[in-house]
Amino acid sequence: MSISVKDLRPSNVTPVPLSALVDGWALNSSPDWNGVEVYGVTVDSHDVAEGEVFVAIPGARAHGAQFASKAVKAGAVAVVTDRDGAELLSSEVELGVPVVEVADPRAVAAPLAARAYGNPAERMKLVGVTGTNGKTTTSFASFAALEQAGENPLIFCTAEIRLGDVSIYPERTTMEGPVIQRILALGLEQGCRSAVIEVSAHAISLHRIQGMKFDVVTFLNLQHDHLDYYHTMDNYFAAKARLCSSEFTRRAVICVDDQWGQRLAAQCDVPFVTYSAYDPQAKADWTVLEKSWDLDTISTDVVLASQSAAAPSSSVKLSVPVPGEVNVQNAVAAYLMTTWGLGLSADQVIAGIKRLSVPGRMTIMSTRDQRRPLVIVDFAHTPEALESVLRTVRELTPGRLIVVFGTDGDRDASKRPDVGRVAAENADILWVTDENPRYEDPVQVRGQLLEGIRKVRPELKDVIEVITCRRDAIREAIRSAQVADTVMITGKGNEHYQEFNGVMHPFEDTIVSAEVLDAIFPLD
Ligand SMILES: CC(=O)N[C@H]1[C@@H](OP(=O)(O)OP(=O)(O)OC[C@H]2O[C@@H](n3ccc(=O)[nH]c3=O)[C@H](O)[C@@H]2O)O[C@H](CO)[C@@H](O)[C@@H]1O[C@H](C)C(=O)N[C@@H](C)C(=O)N[C@H](CCC(=O)O)C(=O)O
Ligand SMILES: Nc1ncnc2c1ncn2[C@@H]1O[C@H](COP(=O)(O)OP(=O)(O)OP(=O)(O)O)[C@@H](O)[C@H]1O
Repeated sequence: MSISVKDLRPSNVTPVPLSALVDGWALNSSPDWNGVEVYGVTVDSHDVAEGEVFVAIPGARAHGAQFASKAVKAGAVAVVTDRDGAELLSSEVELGVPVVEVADPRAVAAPLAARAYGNPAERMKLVGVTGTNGKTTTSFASFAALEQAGENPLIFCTAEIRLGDVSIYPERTTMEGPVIQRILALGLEQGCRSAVIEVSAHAISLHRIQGMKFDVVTFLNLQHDHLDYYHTMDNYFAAKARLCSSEFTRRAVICVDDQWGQRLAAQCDVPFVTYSAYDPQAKADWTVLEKSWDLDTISTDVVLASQSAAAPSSSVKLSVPVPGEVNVQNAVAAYLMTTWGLGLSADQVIAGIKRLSVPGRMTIMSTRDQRRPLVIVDFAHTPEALESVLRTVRELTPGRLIVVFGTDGDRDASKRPDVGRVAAENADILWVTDENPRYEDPVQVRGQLLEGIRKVRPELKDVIEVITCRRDAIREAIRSAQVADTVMITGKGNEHYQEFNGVMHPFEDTIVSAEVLDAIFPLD
């Protein structure tokens, strides 16, 4: 039986009276709240358990109050909503449960849930990771360090929610606030002592982590993404910067390799350390003195040194089993968060990071040998990430660099020409295909990629557009490869699906490329 997030609820909740739960946020009170006991909180009528409060949020597409009666039928014992929601409900059929009015339901959903589940986050070591790229890898590296140190962590990230033996592929990077709170509560019941949470900018803006206080967080970088939602890089930065402030954390680890990290360090109001992965001369508390990576041994090695006057000569060697320069930034962030931030022993953290594994990020599907080309699945989906990853792989490719890629529909369209341009500048042969068109016309999405490619190759030399399906693109790209070539399949990592018009079609680059490799380059 497959487990979903809906199955992850704590079993020993001490019920909280409704009046106590909403105290401080409710704009009114009513006698019919008396005797109502609450066992949890949800914002989604599809995800309600008996005794929970349904928080009806005014959304971009609908008002949650429209789904209140469905939530009540599923077991909700009260509805928390705003004035519009309350009016909508008073004009509807009798709900049969109390309606509590608050100013901003979205902002209170996570704090209400924290209260309902006994503030689980306050009883764990909490690590938060933000940045445009590298969050998942850094989260897994921090998880590995915590696991090694016996802190029994759970992890929420784009690639996986993992709690003990349970592993779920999540719909989103950062889940809704009530979902996070209840999984933390379940984690506590199962003996978890720590949690690593990948925090998207959307999660901060949409209050999914509202009320949480992390022990330590990191800011990795800010690159071109999500401008459909934020419009400007300044707005996007402001959202992410909040995670590194006293609103959400006690300490911060800031990478100052880009102007945004430098700006953040200048405004940070909690104790913080800075580091640079790229410039040994940078003005930072920690710098990387040596780094190397290898696709055959599947590793990245790093020598990190403290620049602090108090410990000028201390240096640390990290060995990271994920190849590529970008992973230097990620590994150092995880090291500093768990040692300086949480006080874990450096030896345990180093041993933990050495055992790191990250699904769908620089995953080597076949190493180069007499019979097979090197084939890698990666999740690069911004121009900067694609550029770094292609440069890394180029250095280690004696033959041609072949890339299979696309870009998402219904997400930041402004980055598409840059993704195309970067691929054309850094790879030899380009197979252009689909990622998740969602509700957009795939021809239009690919057209914007091709627009960028044409800036570098006006005649589209060595560019093949595959209009049938991604599987064909992967198969034909691998079929065309000789052993000296490298095939990079980017953009979807370990995503389990392709989304077309709201329908999720099972599809995974790692599975498809393994099947294709076995068919075209059999080992026996
Ligand atoms: C742009 C965005 O983030 N939208 C979020 C927003 O949606 P919305 O305001 O449009 O909500 P809505 O669909 O109008 O519905 C209003 C309310 O009714 C509820 N509802 C709706 C329908 C129903 O049948 N029953 C029901 O209860 C909804 O749960 C919601 O609470 O509020 C909803 C509830 O809080 C979120 O689920 C939804 O995330 C959508 C699904 C999404 O795709 N978000 C992406 C962009 C996202 O968050 N991405 C980040 C970044 C990833 C990265 O770094 O690459 C992430 O963390 O994943
Ligand atoms: N520190 C980094 N800087 C730039 N690019 C990176 C970095 N780390 C990883 N990448 C590239 O970005 C891709 C995504 O990495 P990862 O999944 O760790 O990031 P993410 O921030 O979690 O992305 P998302 O939130 O979109 O899931 C990787 O496959 C790699 O190509």
